[in-house]
Amino acid sequence: MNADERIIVPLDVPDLESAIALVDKLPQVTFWKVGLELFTSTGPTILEILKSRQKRIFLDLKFHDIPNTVAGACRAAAGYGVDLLTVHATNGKDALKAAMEAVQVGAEKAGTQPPKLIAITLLTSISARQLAFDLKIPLELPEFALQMALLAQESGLDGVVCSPQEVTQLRETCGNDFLFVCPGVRPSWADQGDQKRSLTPSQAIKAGADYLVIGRPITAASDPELAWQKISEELSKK
Ligand SMILES: O=c1ccn([C@@H]2O[C@H](COP(=O)(O)O)[C@@H](O)[C@H]2O)c(=O)[nH]1
Repeated sequence: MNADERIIVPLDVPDLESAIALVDKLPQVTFWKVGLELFTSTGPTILEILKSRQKRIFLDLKFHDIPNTVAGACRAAAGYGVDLLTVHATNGKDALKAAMEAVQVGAEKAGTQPPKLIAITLLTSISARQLAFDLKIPLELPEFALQMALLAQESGLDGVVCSPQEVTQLRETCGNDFLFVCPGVRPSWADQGDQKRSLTPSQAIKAGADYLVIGRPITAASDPELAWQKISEELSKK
């Protein structure tokens, strides 16, 4: 896989028209992420459009509910033939196992390949301070992220979404057959926005990420093509 194919760009836009405009503007992007905003607005139509253009799709709906409900949602989502699908690790083991079974069933019923099912360890917008003081989690942040990754792995999932700041330790423990997808990636010239635990694209790859999710530094740039090119050049320098 070349470096560009490791970049997933989120279509965090409000409607189909804006999504298509962004896809048209960045033909170099091979892997797009559809998240809560766009999927709630357009439903599966956007997935059909991306597939008709031979794009890979990360359906980032971050399901979080009781096992029966998470499994039902995963069964339905797997029928769309997407490449990656997310649930929260904090669903717990019963729901994660049910989700894993459900993606196989949903994909088989639809005659498609099951997506890789990956779990959110801890949102990259949460700082160590917020974890301790707002969420009252009595573990150090890297330890919490590690425990969530291990829970996902023990439940049979394919990988996790984690901050690039934690990926080295998580990979050391979970191994190379587990997928690591890292949002919260910020080139040195970009704003942090609401991301609290970030690294630059080249640092994130060196740390062990399989895929980088990079949104606003590209999509909100005055020249998205130039921003993509700068990131691509940064990644191609060894
Ligand atoms: O922990 C997480 C999980 C998912 N995301 C998603 O990734 C992108 C990041 O976009 P930026 O514009 O690069 O901040 C966004 O769609 C989030 O929903 C995340 O940031 N952190």
